[in-house]
Amino acid sequence: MYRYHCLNPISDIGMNELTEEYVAAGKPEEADAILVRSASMHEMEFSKELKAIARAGAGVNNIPLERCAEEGIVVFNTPGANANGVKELVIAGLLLASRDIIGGINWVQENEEDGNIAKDAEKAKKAFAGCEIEGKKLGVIGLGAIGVLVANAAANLGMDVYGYDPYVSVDSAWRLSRSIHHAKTVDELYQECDYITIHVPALESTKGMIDCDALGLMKKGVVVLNFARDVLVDEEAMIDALVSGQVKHYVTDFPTPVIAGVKGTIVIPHLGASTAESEDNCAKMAAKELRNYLENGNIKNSVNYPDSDMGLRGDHTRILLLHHNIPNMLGQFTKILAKDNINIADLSNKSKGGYAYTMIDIDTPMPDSVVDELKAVGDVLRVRVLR
Ligand SMILES: NC(=O)C1=CN([C@@H]2O[C@H](COP(=O)(O)OP(=O)(O)OC[C@H]3O[C@@H](n4cnc5c(N)ncnc54)[C@H](O)[C@@H]3O)[C@@H](O)[C@H]2O)C=CC1
Ligand SMILES: O=C(O)C(=O)COP(=O)(O)O
Repeated sequence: MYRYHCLNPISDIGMNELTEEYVAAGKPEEADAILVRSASMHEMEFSKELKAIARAGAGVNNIPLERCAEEGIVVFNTPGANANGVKELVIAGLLLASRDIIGGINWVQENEEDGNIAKDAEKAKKAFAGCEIEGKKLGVIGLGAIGVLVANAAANLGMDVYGYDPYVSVDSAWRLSRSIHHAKTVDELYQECDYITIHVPALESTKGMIDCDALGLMKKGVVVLNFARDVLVDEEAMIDALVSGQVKHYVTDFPTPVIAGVKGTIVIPHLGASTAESEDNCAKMAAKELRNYLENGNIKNSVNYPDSDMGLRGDHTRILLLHHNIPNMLGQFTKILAKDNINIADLSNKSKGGYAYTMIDIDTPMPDSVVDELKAVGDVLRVRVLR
């Protein structure tokens, strides 16, 4: 029996992936696994019961990844599962910034009692005229799951698209339309483009990347779109750029007290992934990741531990060791098992940064004292045994 706790509402389609083996825990402290969307977990203390956290979504800046790794808690996300939802809202953002659709709709609402509204609209509409996006240059910073979809969709709408991502994955590179220009530096993209959209994670290295200098390099009257995270943009610098006309519109999915209501902004209440399809996709993927880890020890799509897959556990006892990535850990584990004449049927040892994960299938019985010995090895962060 496993216990889970949801910190945000998670789609039923995903929850239905959890079998009768799973029960809801009233409190996070009682759970083996936590499902979360954007709730911040930085202030939370984690209980010894907690084995895994699944972020039903992409961004994991709401989770203390390093602390979780140190406590032997595997954190998952759901790469690409909500990318189409975000892509479609970015396209809407491009259009909202180009045509005064919002101003026009507001005018109609303000004049809804006007018996002559049809005629008056024909006179009023010149105030809401805009431009088309076809033929304009779009810069896409970050060519991951979302950036690639945005770049390809914009190219299909006739935009001239520039992409920048110094760490682009082979998979993303294959999916990117051949018509996308490769910007070798981000400055080149800033200088060329009429619209700039960012799709990078919030990391120490990306925080504040759209600052006064970046804005200064952009074309006058540029439109900046941010559907990634508020902290990527220096909001005070953005306000100055909006006031001076350097930036025509700032379209963002992240309301903050600083930016909400500023003239020239189009602020959306974090709706990028709020579609039935994205919510279902994310929840389903998150639940499957948790089940595979809790029941088989397999890790797929973790952001703080390496991926590792030894298939279904079957009849074997499976020992799972989460530990620091340092020399001679495997040697110590196998020595402990050999001492008790325990036969290893299969073994996997994978690492990611400072952390490593060892899975061992054994086909001889194992006394509890061996588990205690494994736990006592220095730099072992957690031991789980599935039998
Ligand atoms: N508005 C919303 O509701 C949503 C927002 N997001 C945000 O969008 C971000 C991106 O999502 P995905 O595309 O799914 O992630 P992803 O991990 O597939 O792609 C991120 C890309 O950014 C690139 N990158 C990292 N640092 C960079 C840098 N300094 N310059 C250029 N490229 C850089 C990486 O190489 C990677 O290709 C998430 O981390 C999250 O913060 C994601 C989903 C929904
Ligand atoms: O997946 C992401 O990174 C998002 O920003 C979506 O957040 P949400 O699940 O809608 O709270």
